Amino acid sequence: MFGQERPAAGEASAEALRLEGVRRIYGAEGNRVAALDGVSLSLPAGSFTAVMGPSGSGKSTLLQCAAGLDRPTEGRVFVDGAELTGGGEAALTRFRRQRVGFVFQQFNLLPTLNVMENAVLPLKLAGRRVDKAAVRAVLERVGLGDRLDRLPAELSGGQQQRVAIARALVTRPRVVFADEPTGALDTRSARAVLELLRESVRTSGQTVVMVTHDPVAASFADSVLYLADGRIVGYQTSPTAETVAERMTRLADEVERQRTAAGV
Ligand SMILES: Nc1ncnc2c1ncn2[C@@H]1O[C@H](COP(=O)(O)OP(=O)(O)OP(=O)(O)O)[C@@H](O)[C@H]1O
Repeated sequence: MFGQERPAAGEASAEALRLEGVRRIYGAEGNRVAALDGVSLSLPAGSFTAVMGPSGSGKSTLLQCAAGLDRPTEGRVFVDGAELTGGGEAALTRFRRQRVGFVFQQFNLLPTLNVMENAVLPLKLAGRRVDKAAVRAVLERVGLGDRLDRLPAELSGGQQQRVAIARALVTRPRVVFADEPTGALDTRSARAVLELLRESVRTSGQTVVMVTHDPVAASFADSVLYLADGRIVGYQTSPTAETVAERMTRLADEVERQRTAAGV
């Protein structure tokens, strides 16, 4: 199953993301939860991967640890060959600013900054030169070239999420991590956002890792990683909404059966 289908390190194209034995334990002694319980994976550059699993299976924790927003209790994370785990806070912040981009469910735009100002923010925070023409080109690509001076509150949810994607892309990160990027959007806006992510993979060789609950959203990815109880339990290439939905139903049934058998 997973072992055979999973892309091997160094195969075909360069490796964008590698996790080695990542564990993340939450809670104090006597009340510990293994949100991630030994996750190892390797994703090639230019891939679009969806992460799915039942509620509480560790999807967000996986994304947070892989993106350097949270620290694994054990294990190592590499982005584009450079180790993310191990350094201090300052090194981690620098690493995030240089190598990764984020897109969140709730957009997380700054309300007092306009579209252009929001999009250039990561460059400014990283102390990098702001090439306004290049940023404008990215905003045009996401269909917002005529709204550069609008505030987030003057935009629809779908437009705000497209600003957030532009903001994630302007630093040309090695990997963009998206946590439920379509969770707050209507079907049509969701489709536009997913097409945008897919296009950034196809045309710019961007690597995208996206957590989602939605089989339709997952079908836009090249492959799907399935998590259950903090472990990778499956990997699927060329997903369709139907095959993902079917696999999720089977997974939920299996998890339920195992929990019942374990008396949890
Ligand atoms: N800060 C925290 N403190 C304690 N436990 C946590 C914390 N964050 C997550 N957990 C626990 O870790 C496990 C995995 O959580 P996580 O949010 O990664 O799952 P998820 O698959 O993203 O869930 P959902 O689909 O509901 O968003 C859950 O049991 C959760 O209760």
